[in-house]
Amino acid sequence: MSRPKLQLALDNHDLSNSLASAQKAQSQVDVMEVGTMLAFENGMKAVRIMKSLFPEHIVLADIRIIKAGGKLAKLAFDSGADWVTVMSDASNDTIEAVVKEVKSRENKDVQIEINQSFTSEQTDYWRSLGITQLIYHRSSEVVEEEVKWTPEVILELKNLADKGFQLSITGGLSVDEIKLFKDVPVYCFIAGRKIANSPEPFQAAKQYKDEIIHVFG
Ligand SMILES: O=C([C@H](O)CO)[C@H](O)[C@H](O)COP(=O)(O)O
Repeated sequence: MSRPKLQLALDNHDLSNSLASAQKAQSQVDVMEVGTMLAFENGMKAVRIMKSLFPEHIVLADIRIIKAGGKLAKLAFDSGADWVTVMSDASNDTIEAVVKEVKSRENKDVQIEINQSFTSEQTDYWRSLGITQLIYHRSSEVVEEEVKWTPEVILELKNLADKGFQLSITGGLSVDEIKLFKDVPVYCFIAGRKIANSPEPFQAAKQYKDEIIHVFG
């Protein structure tokens, strides 16, 4: 099992605070996420600045595409994003337009964020389009107290991995919870508030990274 990446989700509205956290945590992080809030507040300027400051990192624009997939993906990629997000409930046309934009470029990718539920017809369809990345967010809304990761969810994740998906896990994820996924080939752990809002973003990110190495090698 290869070592999962660590993604820092920057969801604060304030760009300079977000960039300061990113600067401090950068050595521990593989993926810099321009979170939905940051992108709404600052637009693609946030993506452009993020990529210019962190050219060696993967930059994800978490713009949660639901419509106008091709145009929005183009906008994010033209601004320097490496990955974009599209919601699982987007129409097939929208998802296909995003995939077309990804395939027309080099080293770009799309992550489908599962919203609420999904069917095996959908997952088969996404795979048939060549989509590999799925984000599993443990609650459909951003809440302070997240629900627990249950054995049923862990099994569901294993089944998705068996279908060939690369899984990103998120939603108030704590360092202690990483070990719950030891038997799942997680592609990426996404942590936001616990790193970005910490007084010591480097130390906070290092704790996640150290635990990922401890659990996955
Ligand atoms: O996707 C996210 C959220 O829904 C707002 O866009 C977060 O980026 C992601 O869940 C990580 O954030 P934390 O829950 O703060 O760890």
